Amino acid sequence: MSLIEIKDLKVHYPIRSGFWNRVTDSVKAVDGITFNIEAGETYGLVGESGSGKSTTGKSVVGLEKVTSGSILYQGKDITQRRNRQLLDYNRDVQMIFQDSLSSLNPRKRIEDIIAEPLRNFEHLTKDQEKLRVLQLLDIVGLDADALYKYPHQFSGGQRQRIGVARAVATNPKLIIADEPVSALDLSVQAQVLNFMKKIQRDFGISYLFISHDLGVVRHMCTNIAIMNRGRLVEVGTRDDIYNHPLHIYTKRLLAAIPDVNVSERAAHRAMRQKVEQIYQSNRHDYYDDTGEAYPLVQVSPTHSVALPPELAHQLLAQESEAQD
Ligand SMILES: Nc1ncnc2c1ncn2[C@@H]1O[C@H](COP(=O)(O)OP(=O)(O)OP(=O)(O)O)[C@@H](O)[C@H]1O
Repeated sequence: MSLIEIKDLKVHYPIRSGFWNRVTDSVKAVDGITFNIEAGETYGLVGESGSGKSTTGKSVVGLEKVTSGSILYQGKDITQRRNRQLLDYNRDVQMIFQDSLSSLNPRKRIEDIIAEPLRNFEHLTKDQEKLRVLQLLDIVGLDADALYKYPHQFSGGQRQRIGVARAVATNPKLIIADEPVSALDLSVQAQVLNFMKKIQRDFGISYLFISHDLGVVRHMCTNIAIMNRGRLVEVGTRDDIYNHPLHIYTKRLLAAIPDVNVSERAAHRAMRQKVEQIYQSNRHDYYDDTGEAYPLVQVSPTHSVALPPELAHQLLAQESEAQD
């Protein structure tokens, strides 16, 4: 049994209009997605802005109402459970947000910010609580004098580490990390990601790692789902997605990874132009008549793509020929 199983999840927001403010349409932010996260793994959910990643993350953590589908945690559907029954789930599943300045209360000291989940879920004495907060600060590499400071007294990277400390306070099993490093400089990104990896190793945590950037998730994730306008267009292992991408949307995301290696810039630019040209001229091959993504078809035990089956297998054959 997987740690968490998301099955045919839909989150539709009603659009109201007219004099009577009636529901006339809906935004299909998440439109029937299915994936599983195993204990101890980092699962990547990647797509452009507006593709529905945050809505997915928020529904998993219980911050967004689910329209239909199920979220099975350790085999039990949490969308069907009442508040009291959700207590364990709320302790076990935590979230790290992108914008640490607005997600950490500016009027609270770090001690109180990190202790908040402990106060909600554990019954510790004052001394036990302080000791635990000090341990958590140590885990994310911050000194004890951070206890009495306020969020604005820290750099972006340090604040993100405080967010990580708060998220791990209750020994969660799953952390939803929504663009946890997007607001940080490259060097600081690496530092925060390393802390996240270390904590994962030490405590056996799973992450749902949400990002718009396939470059960032590359060294974090074992499995990756690519999301496009509320649907999954490709799902696979890291090797499937980075070395054998099939959907044009995945290829565009890969081409958008910024160049680090100066000597490869020209080749990379040519590749980006080629992908863009295929996308512009053959876009209709990859989406149905209404412009929606096709249902996923499995092309290997680990790899699925949202394409008509013949095209999926044809592209797979071309891909393996090119590799030989
Ligand atoms: N509360 C809401 N009411 C109506 N529409 C919403 C609401 N929240 C999100 N949406 C819409 O749902 C779609 C998906 O939004 P979502 O924030 O999940 O995307 P995202 O991939 O996380 O993008 P970003 O990285 O920019 O946050 C967007 O079209 C968005 O405008």
